[in-house]
Amino acid sequence: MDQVIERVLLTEVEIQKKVEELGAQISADYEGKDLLVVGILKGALVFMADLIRAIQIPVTIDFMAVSSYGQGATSSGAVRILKDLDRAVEDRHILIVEDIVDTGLTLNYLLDNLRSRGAASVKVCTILDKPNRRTIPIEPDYNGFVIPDEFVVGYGLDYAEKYRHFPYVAILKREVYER
Ligand SMILES: O=P(O)(O)OC[C@H]1O[C@H](OP(=O)(O)OP(=O)(O)O)[C@H](O)[C@@H]1O
Ligand code: HPA
Ligand SMILES: [Mg+2]
Repeated sequence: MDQVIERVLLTEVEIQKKVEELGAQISADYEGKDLLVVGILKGALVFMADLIRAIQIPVTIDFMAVSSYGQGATSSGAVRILKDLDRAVEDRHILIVEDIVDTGLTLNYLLDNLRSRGAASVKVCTILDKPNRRTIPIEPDYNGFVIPDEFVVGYGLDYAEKYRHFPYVAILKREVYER
């Protein structure tokens, strides 16, 4: 076990089972529709790669990179676009893919931003949801796991850009981010 980990919250096997379920649900809901899956970098990278392979209908993909957390464990509040979509999204059905919805600031910004571009619909799929931390009342349309108010890493999630590669989701030891 890695020295920085307090405990594993979700194992690789638990996550993969959930991803299959989400993929099946999304495939059924978007059958016959022109689906554009938009991954939010960098955190969604790992989940996005797994999720699109669990979706059984044709999809196209694109990415945005936004940042509100910078180097730390708390959000600065201001969301910045670091990388925008490659193409226009008018009349497309967009599914935003996130690793986590925490305060809701990032998602609120993304929903406003993408809806203003004339998409046919904009929904959200996240693998993790921390509802206790919400400052903006916003709910994902598809959610993998509701988790407690602990700072987690792995499966794409970082602390100061580290630990994204862990195949599980784990609670970071407090001493790692409070020292
Ligand atoms: O609900 P919120 O409080 O807005 O937090 C959730 C967002 O914060 C993280 O991104 P971050 O800005 O850390 O960028 P990263 O994906 O590159 O780690 C995470 O990937 C979500 O996008
Ligand atoms: O718990 C978290 N871990 C990593 N990044 C995050 N961004 C929002 N919440 C978290
Ligand atoms: Mg981050």
